[in-house]
Amino acid sequence: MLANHRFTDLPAYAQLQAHYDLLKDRHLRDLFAEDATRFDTFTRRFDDILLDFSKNRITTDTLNLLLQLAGEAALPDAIGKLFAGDRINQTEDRAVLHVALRNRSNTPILVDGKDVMPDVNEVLDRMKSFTGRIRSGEWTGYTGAGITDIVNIGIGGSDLGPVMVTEALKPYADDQKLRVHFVSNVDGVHIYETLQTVRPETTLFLIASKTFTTQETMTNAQTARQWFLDNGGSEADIAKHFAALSTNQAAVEKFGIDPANMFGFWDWVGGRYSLWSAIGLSIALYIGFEQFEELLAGGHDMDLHFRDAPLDQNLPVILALLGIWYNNFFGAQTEAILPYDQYLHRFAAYFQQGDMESNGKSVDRNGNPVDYQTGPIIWGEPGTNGQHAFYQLIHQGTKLIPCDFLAPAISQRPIGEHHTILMANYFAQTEALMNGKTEAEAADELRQAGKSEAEIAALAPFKMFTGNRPTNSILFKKLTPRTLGRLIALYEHKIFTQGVIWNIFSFDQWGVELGKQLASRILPELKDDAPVSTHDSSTNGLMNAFKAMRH
Ligand SMILES: O=P(O)(O)OC[C@H]1O[C@@H](O)[C@H](O)[C@@H](O)[C@@H]1O
Repeated sequence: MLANHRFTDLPAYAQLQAHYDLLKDRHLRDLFAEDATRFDTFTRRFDDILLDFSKNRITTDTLNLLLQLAGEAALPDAIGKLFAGDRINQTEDRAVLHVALRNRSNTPILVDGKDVMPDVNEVLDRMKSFTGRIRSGEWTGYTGAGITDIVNIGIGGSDLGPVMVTEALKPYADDQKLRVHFVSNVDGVHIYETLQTVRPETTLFLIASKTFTTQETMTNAQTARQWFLDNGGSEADIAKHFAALSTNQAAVEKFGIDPANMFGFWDWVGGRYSLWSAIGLSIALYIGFEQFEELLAGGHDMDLHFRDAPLDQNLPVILALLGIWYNNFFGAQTEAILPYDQYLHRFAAYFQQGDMESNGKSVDRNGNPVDYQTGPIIWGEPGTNGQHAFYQLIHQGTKLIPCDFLAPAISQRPIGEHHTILMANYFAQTEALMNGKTEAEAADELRQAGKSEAEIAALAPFKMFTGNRPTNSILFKKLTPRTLGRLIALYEHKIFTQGVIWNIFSFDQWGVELGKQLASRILPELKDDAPVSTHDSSTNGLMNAFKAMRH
């Protein structure tokens, strides 16, 4: 069990509030002018990853107080319990052990006295041999042809991680012909469009669902199965074309999937932390098992760093504390994740689930409503696309939006000057957000452009930038599987750290249940044309309008 505290009663909380009052009007421009060593003071490195957090509205006092906050919230103890396999997911009475899935040092990790590593390794071995057989063409479909297309059917944590990683690591799939597809939405359009592009005899469906009961996934899986049977496959061929990634063997068998084609995991793997488990099979198939192991190794590198590095050197802890600084003291509502790497185009989407499903909670670990802010709204798109879309608001809007800027030093696809141009934008944006442009500077520019004083007076207010907008720069050498593993685990542990300090449970997700319950109540009511009157007037009215419109 995690220690319990009231976030706002921690002594450092009050100290941070007082400190905020002193610091809130200070401009980053001045903080930089006063201290030539600011970059060195507020930069940390972990192997090939550099975190520059100097463009944050902090001083060393701020950092020290935030670190004190982490200590008072018993963060080191919580980290110890995470790695020790304690049942820290209390409301589901489960351990939280995604770190075991990538525990490449293979040291025993005990749950209820039993080492989980032999089971983890056994599934990894099976994934390895399966991956080898599919990729080499040894595994054939019902006509004897090899597999050319993998269709992963899953949603939420059984989709977003594999989608994000296979997109991010596309260059590592250059050497083979396997294509991957992802079907998640219950909207029939999604499976329809995917099935248009594949052939039953060369397609392998991975039914990815921790519970194997998720309505969207089961519906899509049934449709895929029927399509397979309608287009040349037989019941006996299903074993060659369907595999399951799940914790629920009974449901897998009931669906008709051969248990030999089931890759298991355990209740201590949260859905949004499951890409490291059998849920990652599509990743392994796409980039090869060795590269998948590199991804795991990267996650493990970051785990060891998180577990062992002092808090003031600890990248996930620093990111978490900065997030708390803006969320709880500056009143920032959101955080943007802005990768300057097109291959990371689903990274922010991935952490929308990772962060918002973990820390979108309003009851603390005592079961009491919180009277402070918890998880931020996470969003983002790759640079430079975002620059031409929503950065206007980040630069000149009324909201404070702390941003993480991520970029590789080396592009996976070095073509002409593209990467240098991209990086020029990367550096320019954080500089602009930090410095801004004073009204006098804006006026000078207008003067140089030949504007009259009257025109300058009219235009300068619109052309000035307040600046003082905080950013983190996360610069890494190259987006390899290992580095990606490190980056994902970096954010995972950031989320964990924040949950500990806010005294909330980060590993359950009860908030997704009510909608599911109501949808299953509504579903039978939509099957006929009888007027609906069992809900509120809006819901009744909408359902009845829908029934009328569908004719
Ligand atoms: O893998 P499953 O059991 O099909 O679940 C998929 C998703 O289902 C959602 O309901 C949960 O909120 C997610 O956390 C989960 O990842």
